Amino acid sequence: MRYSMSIARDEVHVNRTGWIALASALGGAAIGAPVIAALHFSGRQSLNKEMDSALSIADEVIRRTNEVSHQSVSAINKLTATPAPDPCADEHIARMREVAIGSTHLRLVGRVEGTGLVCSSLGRHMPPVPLGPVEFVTAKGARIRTSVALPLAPGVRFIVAEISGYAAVIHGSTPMDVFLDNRDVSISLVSNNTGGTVLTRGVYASSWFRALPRGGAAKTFDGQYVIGQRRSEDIDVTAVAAIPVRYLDARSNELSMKVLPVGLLAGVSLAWAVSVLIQHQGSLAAILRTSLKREEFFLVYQPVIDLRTGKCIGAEALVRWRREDGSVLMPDVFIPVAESSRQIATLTATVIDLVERELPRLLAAYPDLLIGVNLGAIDLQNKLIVDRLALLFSRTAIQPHNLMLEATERALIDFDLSSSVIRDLRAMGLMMAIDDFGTGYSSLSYLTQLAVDCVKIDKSFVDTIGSEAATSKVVYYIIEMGKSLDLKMVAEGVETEAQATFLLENGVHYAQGFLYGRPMTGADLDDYLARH
Ligand SMILES: Nc1nc2c(ncn2[C@@H]2O[C@H](COP(=O)(O)O[C@H]3[C@@H](O)[C@H](n4cnc5c(=O)[nH]c(N)nc54)O[C@@H]3COP(=O)(O)O)[C@@H](O)[C@H]2O)c(=O)[nH]1
Repeated sequence: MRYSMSIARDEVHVNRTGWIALASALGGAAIGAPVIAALHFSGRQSLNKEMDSALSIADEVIRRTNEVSHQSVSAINKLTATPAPDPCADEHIARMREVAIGSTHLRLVGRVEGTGLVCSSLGRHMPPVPLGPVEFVTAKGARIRTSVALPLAPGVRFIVAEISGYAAVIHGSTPMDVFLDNRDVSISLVSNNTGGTVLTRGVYASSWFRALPRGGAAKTFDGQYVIGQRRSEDIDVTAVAAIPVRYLDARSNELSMKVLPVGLLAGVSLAWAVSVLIQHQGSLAAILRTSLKREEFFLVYQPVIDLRTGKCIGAEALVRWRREDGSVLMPDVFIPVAESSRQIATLTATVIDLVERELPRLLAAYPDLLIGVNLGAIDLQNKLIVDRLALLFSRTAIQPHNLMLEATERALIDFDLSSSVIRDLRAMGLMMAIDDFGTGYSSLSYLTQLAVDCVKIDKSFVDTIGSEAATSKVVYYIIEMGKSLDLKMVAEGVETEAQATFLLENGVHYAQGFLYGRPMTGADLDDYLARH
């Protein structure tokens, strides 16, 4: 009685502070995470939108550039279609006028001789209008000048494309004349051959340029500008549009204002769900405490078989919780709660009470029966378990050699504390087994220092027997380790004859699993023993 009461006081304190800390941490995370996610989402969305916007501006520049190029080529083709002995004759100038009027982008078309425009759709030019040097020649042979001043429009710069002695003249801003929504977006047309700018409006940094395949596009962000670019299919130029970062920030802030309430709402909902879950866990711990007092627990036993003889040598005691409504809860559900709420020692004490009540009857018929009892980590850190078992042996026919205490590798993690308890238990003649062997922290040195008697090979390794899984080799190493330390080995979760044969052939002598029997009541184990 003293045993469980001293633990109960501890539990109350640890639980309350533990739950409050856990609830605060999870509640904070539950609200914070969706809000951060919302802000991250709005940042990414804004960047994507701004990149799309930059690319659509570059697309429009390329569309207009292609259009201008096609109109120039087609106008000049019309002029060269019929040979003109005197290209500046009145009828040919009239023809130039017709061609210029028929085009939406061309300001004029004319005849070039040397570097001067000698006549055009406007008439004869005496003296010729100087066009200046050709800046570059396109792959199709067009000779391009990008900043030509014409006396008829002072202060305006024109682009002149010269092909076969004829010039198509367009306003210098035509390719860049795209809708920018009053934003100071920088636009450039860059030559793919030289990497230099053909036309620029605003600023341009050569680092923005990416060499692209014909018709290709790219979207980037250099920290200062969001950049979109498109290479023309037809001519050797790439349009680059660069939007300053301040527009991105403004878009992001605007979007944040819209998504933040959604994030907050999601956060609050999540926090509420977390609090319900925590309350449920908390309440399960509270119900468990009451149920331990009400003795709502019972044991089932799963047979352990000697593979060499097929005889049952004992069983593992497994606890079950029968609720008031008759439903039965499995240990996977309540053992973790018992451990986290520090009630596992009380539960172990209950299991030992049940063993004390049920085992003597079985031992009367089978005095060498070996029953495995599971311990939690806390049990191994406290000498109370040694006292409780000493009491059990003193007042029943149960002998130390009838019990094997099973502890998981995880339960041994505090080696200094657990090794001293294990030594005391072994000194009393009890056998110790490492449960779920291979899944946890055991090192060879732990196993030798603790001088355990038995390892229970975890079901996950038994499952791999006969499979091609990468882990299937591990079972060999585990068996070899057990053999080299001269430990008894019990394979857990044996479900097939093939597994049993493999285990026996490899020197594992004991097994438990559905192949031999599911966990059963004490009365059923009695019958089972009579048959095996
Ligand atoms: N500290 C304590 N832990 C306990 C106690 N009783 C049980 N447990 C631990 O709970 C875990 C789940 O146990 P349980 O639901 O009882 O499942 C056991 C077997 O039913 C199951 N098993 C056995 N053979 C097979 C099989 O062939 N196939 C299959 N699918 N399952 C099988 O394995 C469980 C036994 O595992 P182990 O203990 O590792 O041998 C479990 O971790 C229990 O240890 C308790 O009183 N105290």
